Amino acid sequence: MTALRLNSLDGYSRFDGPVVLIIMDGVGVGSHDERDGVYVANTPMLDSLMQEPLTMTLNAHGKAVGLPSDDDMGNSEVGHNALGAGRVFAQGARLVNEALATGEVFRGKAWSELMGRAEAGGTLHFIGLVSDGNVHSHIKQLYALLEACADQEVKRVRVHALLDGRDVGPKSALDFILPLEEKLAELSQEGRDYRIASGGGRMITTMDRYNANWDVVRYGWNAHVLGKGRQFGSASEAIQTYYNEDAAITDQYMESFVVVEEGAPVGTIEDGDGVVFFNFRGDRAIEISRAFEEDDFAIFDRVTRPNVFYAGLMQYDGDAQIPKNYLVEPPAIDKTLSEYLCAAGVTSYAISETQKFGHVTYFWNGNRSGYIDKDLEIYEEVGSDLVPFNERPWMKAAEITDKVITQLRGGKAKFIRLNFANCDMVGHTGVPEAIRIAVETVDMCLSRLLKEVERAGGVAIVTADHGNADCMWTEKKGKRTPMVAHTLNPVPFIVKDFSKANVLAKTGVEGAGLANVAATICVLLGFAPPKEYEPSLLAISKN
Ligand SMILES: O=C(O)[C@@H](CO)OP(=O)(O)O
Ligand SMILES: [Mn+2]
Ligand SMILES: [Mn+2]
Repeated sequence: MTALRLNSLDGYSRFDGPVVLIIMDGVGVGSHDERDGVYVANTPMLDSLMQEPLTMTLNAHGKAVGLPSDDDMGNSEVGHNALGAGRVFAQGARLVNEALATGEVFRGKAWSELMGRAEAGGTLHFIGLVSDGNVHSHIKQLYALLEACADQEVKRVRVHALLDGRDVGPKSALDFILPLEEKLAELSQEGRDYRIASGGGRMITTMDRYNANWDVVRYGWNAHVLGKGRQFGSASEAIQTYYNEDAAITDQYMESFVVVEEGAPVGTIEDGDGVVFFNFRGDRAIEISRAFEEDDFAIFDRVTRPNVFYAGLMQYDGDAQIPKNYLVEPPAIDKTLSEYLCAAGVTSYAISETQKFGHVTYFWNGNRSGYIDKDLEIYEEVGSDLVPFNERPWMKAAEITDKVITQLRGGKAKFIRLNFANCDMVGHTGVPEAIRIAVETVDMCLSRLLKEVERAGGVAIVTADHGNADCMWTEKKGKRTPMVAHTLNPVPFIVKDFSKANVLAKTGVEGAGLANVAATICVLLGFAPPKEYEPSLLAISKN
């Protein structure tokens, strides 16, 4: 990509940075009542910023971020993809639906390899998140794959069911597992044998991300592959037992389980089997894919590594080619802002804590891992805590802030981006007292950062990738249920120009969304945005 530097006469800044983009993960603009955790928290900084003349809100869900419909909440992947690439791409959720509808999934090489394994007597295993959350997976897509197996006379299928409770109701596992068990029983005719073999809550089993806690993957491997874990007669029995034993437990934190019959696991993964990881989103799919695929794997002891054909529903990392085989082509996200700025020689700094580190690097760069230009970029990760986030809602926000301040005072970066994980990670726990502290933590860090951006004579942009903390519960007949998922709410978009080099005005883009931010950053850094980008939200009216 070639970058075009323009001067203020053309309506672009002559100002030379730093531009600091602050992403408050999970901060939407909510209903401004007692269930809105952003509203009820004490946030003097955010409150005053929301009154600024350049402040607006952006769409961060549904079609505005490439999801199938406007009933789909936003999420970090699609949000950061849109922020970092300046355009809306049809995302995994949509691409898989389309590939299933046209039958393209079943015409590819990966599917025929799987069928080959089944014909040769192997079992087909489907591992993934069983819910209709549509952030990492959709149960309808699993059903379509299972039905195709039955149509093609696959004799033996095993599902390894990860329980959600994070993108859907916190205790909704049986709403998905009971119908799935029924479906599998229905398909188990004419010599077919389909069942759930293992599973567990997604935060305990298999779906770790960004190397935060590989034990999660090890528990998953043990349950799915080796058949080791707490034993039950069925998945629904496991869930019901966990509910009975601990009234406070929610689905995402359920211990791994193994379904057994006469004391033996019903579906370990063996040589000659086929395995599909049926999540479409990558961050929490990469580690388990590595455990299946890598020859020299030393992160935990796999005990045995069966010789299987492993495929992802998508490829989760295009650069590192993880996994090698996949059923649906991922979105081809090109011309990212990082590529553009690197081509222009702009130095940058990206930072978050482990839980969101890949969000400002891998998702930001269109699901590519690694640097675009190591000479121009610094990526920094602050290690996340391993305690439940509602027990330490301040997380690593202060440490991230410290490091950005160091960068602002002594670093060379012209473009700085950071993600505060608090409001999202604590929002997912649904604990109001903790959410309040998370929001207030971010507000305090925001104050410190803005002071420093002012000192540096830079521009601060404050926004979010989607909502979460802005809705803490739903209420029916006076009974409150924690709302742990993301919301459909818009997110704030705030610009504070301390450079005094520009006079900024809104461009009045209609229906503005996250995809408009990249062009805005270009303009603020003095570059003409790539022509493919969605238009800038701000224009420079005079110097
Ligand atoms: O935790 C996650 O994986 C998702 C919710 O499923 O959250 P986010 O998109 O904010 O990363
Ligand atoms: Mn997020
Ligand atoms: Mn989230």
